Amino acid sequence: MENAIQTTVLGGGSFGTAMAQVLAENGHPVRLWMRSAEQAEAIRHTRINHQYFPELELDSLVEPTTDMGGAIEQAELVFVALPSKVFRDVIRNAAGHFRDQQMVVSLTKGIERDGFRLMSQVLKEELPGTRVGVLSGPNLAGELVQHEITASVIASEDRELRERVQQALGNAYFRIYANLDVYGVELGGALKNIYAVVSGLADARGMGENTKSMLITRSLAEMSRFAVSMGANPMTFLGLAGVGDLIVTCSSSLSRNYRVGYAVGQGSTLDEAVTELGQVAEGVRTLELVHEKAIELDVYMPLVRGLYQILYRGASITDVVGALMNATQNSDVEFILPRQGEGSAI
Ligand SMILES: NC(=O)C1=CN([C@@H]2O[C@H](COP(=O)(O)OP(=O)(O)OC[C@H]3O[C@@H](n4cnc5c(N)ncnc54)[C@H](O)[C@@H]3O)[C@@H](O)[C@H]2O)C=CC1
Ligand SMILES: O=C(CO)COP(=O)(O)O
Repeated sequence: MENAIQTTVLGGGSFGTAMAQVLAENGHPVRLWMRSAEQAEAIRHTRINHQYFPELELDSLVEPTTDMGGAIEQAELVFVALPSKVFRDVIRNAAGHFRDQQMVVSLTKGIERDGFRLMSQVLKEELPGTRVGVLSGPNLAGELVQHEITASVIASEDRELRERVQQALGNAYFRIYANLDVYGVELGGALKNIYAVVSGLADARGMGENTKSMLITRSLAEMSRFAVSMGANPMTFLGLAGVGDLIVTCSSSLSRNYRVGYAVGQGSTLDEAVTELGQVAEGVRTLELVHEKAIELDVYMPLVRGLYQILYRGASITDVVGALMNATQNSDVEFILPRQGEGSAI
């Protein structure tokens, strides 16, 4: 295709495979890098990634590979769809293959334990000289590959990168908006996973529609309040990468975070729920990190605290819900009012 962009996706899991398919359907050659030679070989022969999308025939422009050096060196645009837990190690090992000014986009919605870093910060540290962006929005992999119409946000300080990503990914079912707030877009994607776990848990206990509306609304307030305390722009949380992604992951059983919450709500232990899922649910780890950070920064996060008590301290769901509904701290104001001389708080 004229104007085809050479692309690479690092990570052959659910989202890496879905994004590779979108790129290929748009006419761009994609090298889909994965660590398992067996898996790459099977996909090459069958054109199916059986572990994640047994029903989906991959476009002929998707080339599965285990040659990371070749995949990176040939690409104009590199997307990274790896769990946050392994993100830095994989990128560090591959660092020698990247070139100056190459465009690298994180698709990962998580936080690094050491130093509470987001993935764009990891990329900037490990790959100085490259141009970095993040993509985030309501993009359940299972719906993307079905061409269900949706949108996403590419955030980067680099205008050319934003435009290239819009060209590469945009199509009749996927609209890509640009944003300059890299930190806010990325933080929104990571935080909403926590509330998807809460929502799954509540759904398993038979929550009503009023309850769901309350939960999502208060989740948005809580994540925005935290983001403001971390220096992000609260307006970003009213967009696709904030409330947009929050709504979809809190509402859909296609969300792995929601599914973990649902399983715990039905009586599984956290370990059982995660093992049964067999894919990454970033919210479980993010919860621990945000819980700790909220204490450090003295940010009021009752939902985070409640979920942490249930998942990591063995508290009963009934007790936590009772405590949340009877809380006195801030219970008389919907928005936490800014103290004299401070900026807005939500
Ligand atoms: N699945 C989805 O709908 C979406 C996922 N994301 C984000 O994308 C990131 C990746 O998620 P998924 O692809 O869905 O997870 P997944 O669990 O489906 O796949 C993760 C992939 O990473 C691979 N992997 C794990 N450790 C590795 C290592 N050390 N070296 C190389 N490969 C390794 C696994 O083999 C697997 O193929 C997460 O941060 C997630 O939040 C973002 C948007 C949508
Ligand atoms: O981020 C997602 C959709 O936008 C996917 O959420 P899960 O990781 O919970 O499946």
